[in-house]
Amino acid sequence: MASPDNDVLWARGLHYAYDGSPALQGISLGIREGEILAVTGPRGSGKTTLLRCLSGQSLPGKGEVWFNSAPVHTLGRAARERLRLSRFGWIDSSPRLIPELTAWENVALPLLLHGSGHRAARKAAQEWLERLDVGDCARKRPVVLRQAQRQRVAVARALIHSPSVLFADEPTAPLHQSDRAQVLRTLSAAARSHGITVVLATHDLSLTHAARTADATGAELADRTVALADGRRVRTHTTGGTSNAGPGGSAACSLSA
Ligand SMILES: Nc1ncnc2c1ncn2[C@@H]1O[C@H](COP(=O)(O)OP(=O)(O)OP(=O)(O)O)[C@@H](O)[C@H]1O
Repeated sequence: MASPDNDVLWARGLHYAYDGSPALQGISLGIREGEILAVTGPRGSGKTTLLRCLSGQSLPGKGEVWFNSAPVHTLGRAARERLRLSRFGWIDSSPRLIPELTAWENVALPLLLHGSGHRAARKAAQEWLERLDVGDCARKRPVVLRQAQRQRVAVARALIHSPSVLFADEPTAPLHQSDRAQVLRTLSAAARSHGITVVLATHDLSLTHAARTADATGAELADRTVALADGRRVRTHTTGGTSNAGPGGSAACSLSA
C-alpha cells in the first residue's frame, strides 16, 4: 500500500489495551523520512506503547502500522524481529548493555551481526564513542561505567548501523540535567547527518526546548511534536519545514518554543 504523503512510517487507527485497559485509543500518525518527531505527554499517556507498536514490538489490537510498503501489523514475530534488527534502532530509558562485552564491543555488535569485519566495526565503534564523549571508555566493561556513560554507549550502539528509524524512549531519563540537552543534541545531529528518522518519546517538553535553545549552531531538535493524553493524540506542534500532520492527524498549531 502506498503511504500517505510518502511517509516512511505511518499508523492508522491504532488501538492497544493491556488486559482490557486501553492504552492507545485510535491514534493515527505519519512520519516522513529523516524527520525527528517528538512524542510527548504525561506519564501513562501511551508514549511507550505507541513506540512499541510502531516498531513492531507489540501488535495493536486494532489498526495498521506500515514501514514503507511493509505491513508491520500483519508480519509474524520472526519477520518483525528481522525488520527491527536490520532497519530500526531502539534506545531505552535504562541502557541495556551486555555486561561481558567492553563498551566498544557493545557498540560494534550491530555491525558485526550484519557481517562487518572486526577491524572496521571496531573503528566505527570508537568513532561513535568519541562523538558521544565516551571515547576513553571504549575498553571498559559496563559495570565500571557511570549510568550516564552507559547511556551514551547505548546511544552509540543504536546509531552505528544507521537504522532507517531510531526509536528513543525517554533516552535522557538516566542523565543529569546538564548532560541531557547535550546527548539530545548529539543524537539529533547524528540522525540528521545520516538521514535517520527519529521517534523520540519524552514527558519533558522543556527538554526539547532546552536542547534547541542551548545549541547555537546545530539544527533544531525536533521537526514536529505530537502530544498524547490518555492514549489519544491531542496536539501537534510543527517547528521545522519538513513535517506533516499525518493521516488523521490534527492540524499543526503553534506553541511557544
Ligand atoms: N505492561 C503493562 N501492563 C499493564 N498496563 C500497562 C503496561 N504498560 C503500560 N501500561 C499502562 O498503559 C498506559 C500507557 O502506558 P505507557 O507506558 O505507554 O505510557 P507512557 O506515556 O510511556 O508513560 P511513562 O512516561 O510513564 O513511560 C498506562 O495507563 C499504563 O499504566
